[in-house]
Amino acid sequence: MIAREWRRFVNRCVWSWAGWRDAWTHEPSLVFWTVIVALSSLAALLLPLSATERLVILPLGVLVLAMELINTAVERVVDLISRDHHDLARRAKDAGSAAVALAAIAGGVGWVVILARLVGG
Ligand SMILES: Nc1ncnc2c1ncn2[C@@H]1O[C@H](COP(=O)(O)OP(=O)(O)OP(=O)(O)O)[C@@H](O)[C@H]1O
Repeated sequence: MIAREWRRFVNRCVWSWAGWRDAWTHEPSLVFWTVIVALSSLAALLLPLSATERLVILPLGVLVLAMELINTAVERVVDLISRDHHDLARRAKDAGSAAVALAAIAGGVGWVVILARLVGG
């Protein structure tokens, strides 16, 4: 029982890593967001932020990357079903794109509020 669950857990780790590597190789937008999130995380660690502020910025960065991976999954499933131009395909892909945008906006708003506090003293 424990051995089987452990094997499943290890498999999930292997498949997740494969998924990340594949998306990294084929999705320039994932590379773009990873660079942005790395810079944002570095700034959050270097600037004099409170623990709460870091607890907002750091997970929001991870959320952006998670949304980008889900968006990639949606795009691939849509392309697998058909590469024909279709209104539903457009709406599915646009919804995935909007999910990434919303997470990024949440991170941006977090930074605006924190920077306003830093500049305001
Ligand atoms: N089969 C389709 N039918 C209709 N519109 C489509 C179709 N495929 C893509 N689109 C439109 O083109 C946009 C970009 O789709 P594409 O698959 O090229 O994503 P992408 O450029 O890889 O996006 P991202 O940068 O978010 O990864 C979609 O959001 C959608 O509006």
